[in-house]
Amino acid sequence: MSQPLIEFQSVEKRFGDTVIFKDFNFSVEEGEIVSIIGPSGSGKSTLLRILMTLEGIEGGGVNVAGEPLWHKRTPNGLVPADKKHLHKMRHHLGMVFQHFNLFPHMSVKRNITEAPMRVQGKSKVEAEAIADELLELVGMTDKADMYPNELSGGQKQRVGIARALAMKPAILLLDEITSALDPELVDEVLDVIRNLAKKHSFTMLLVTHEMYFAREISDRVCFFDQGAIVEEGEPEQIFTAPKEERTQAFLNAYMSQ
Ligand SMILES: Nc1ncnc2c1ncn2[C@@H]1O[C@H](COP(=O)(O)OP(=O)(O)OP(=O)(O)O)[C@@H](O)[C@H]1O
Repeated sequence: MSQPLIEFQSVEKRFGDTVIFKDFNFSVEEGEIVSIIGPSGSGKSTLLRILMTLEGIEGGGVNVAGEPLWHKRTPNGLVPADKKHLHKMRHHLGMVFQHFNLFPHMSVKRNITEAPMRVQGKSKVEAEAIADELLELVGMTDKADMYPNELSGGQKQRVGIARALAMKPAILLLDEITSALDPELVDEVLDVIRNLAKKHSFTMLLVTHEMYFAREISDRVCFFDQGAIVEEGEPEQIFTAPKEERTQAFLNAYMSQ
């Protein structure tokens, strides 16, 4: 069997005395689309933040693309990761944020070319060719020279997706990417993700409150409660199981939709 692209092995994560994850195991295979659903405070964002190395862990290990995230392999065995290793590992992952996090002083195109030029050392011509392709993919070609404050929320988020893809990540992490949008703008963003899933078979890990979207797009849905996966399976199995077999946490979240 192929190696998972992401693998959490017996992870422990605490904030002070508060335990978020204890003996937590989770994986995502290449080409898989996995949605994480769960109540507020259940640890969804923390999971993504650990992957982006924005949060450390207190125990266990995380592998990304077959390599330990927090350690580095040396001839003498595993040693704690240094900055260079973390930097390299981070580039396997592209993150799209709830609040877009675009650079306000840069044009749409420059937002997309910045990291490939600065981090990957691509030439302006190369980076702009990538940006042109991605702007077309997200339907923003005609807005290339505009600035973020001239865009709607949906357009900003489409640029956010293009920017994450510009570094050619192995997996896209999506953290409630439609939560800050007016309802009428949600679909244009979800359409971009649908397209990436269907036409490009992209590996994605989504934290979402959009139950109908998770059901439509995912290969697997994981329902989180208090730092643990309490229900997991193919969407049809997860969303159609009889009420008597559901956890209370799932019912609370699902019924509130
Ligand atoms: N930096 C921090 N310091 C202390 N506690 C934190 C920190 N970040 C998160 N937590 C706590 O960890 C728990 C999990 O938070 P997390 O943001 O992962 O939840 P979530 O499932 O993403 O919630 P939401 O749906 O509201 O975004 C919460 O109880 C939160 O208060």
